[in-house]
Amino acid sequence: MYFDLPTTLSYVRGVLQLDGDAWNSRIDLFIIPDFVSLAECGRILEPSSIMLGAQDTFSEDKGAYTGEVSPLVLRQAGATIVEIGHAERRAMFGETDETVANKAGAAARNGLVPLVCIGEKTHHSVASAAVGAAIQECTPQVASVLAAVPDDTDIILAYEPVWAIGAKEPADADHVVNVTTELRKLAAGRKGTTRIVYGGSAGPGTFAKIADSVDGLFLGRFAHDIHNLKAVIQEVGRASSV
Ligand SMILES: O=C[C@H](O)COP(=O)(O)O
Repeated sequence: MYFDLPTTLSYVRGVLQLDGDAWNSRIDLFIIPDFVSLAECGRILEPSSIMLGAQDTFSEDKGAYTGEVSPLVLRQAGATIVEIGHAERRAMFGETDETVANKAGAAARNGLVPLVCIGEKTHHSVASAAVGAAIQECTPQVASVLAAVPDDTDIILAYEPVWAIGAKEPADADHVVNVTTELRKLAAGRKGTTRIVYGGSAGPGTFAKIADSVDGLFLGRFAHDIHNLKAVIQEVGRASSV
């Protein structure tokens, strides 16, 4: 809800026009606009490989759930990804691990890639304690989702420490590496792909330091400026080609 409708459409057109060498075929880019903008964004992005996502979904496909948004309709409107369980959904709208897992199952049932946000609420000042506490808090968030989707479902886990969202700086690189390395083990042996992206004040310089343990970034405010987005994409391209 940072953008209004004209701003969203203008932004998406701008991303489409980014210089072709801003990213290469090894980088997947997704944009996740609000529900109302989604279908028009899909039409704009149709000629490109940029993926379209929704910011939430309901857990049922059809029925008496006035005001909710069906994963079936999201798929029909052009979404291929759906974000579930953002920290704001969990904190402000009462979403639990069970709610999130049900939504992830609904996304998978409709051929959408669940992009599930996970992360610990608070940050301990002692680094070693912070890692252990984060793993302990995030483990049930991950496990409940893995239990709710078929084993061959491709999923994305967005590790977003809640305290790092909307902050001045991203989480410390060592913290991200240590936590995501452990969380990745929970998905070992799955048939579907499990990609982990980092979010929370991510920007220039973030990816290179954590590239060994994460597959990408989940950019928020920094990406609202297309030139910033292009710079980060180029940086990720450099880091992932070495
Ligand atoms: O949805 C985006 C993430 O919560 C990160 O946002 P941020 O980069 O503005 O902190």
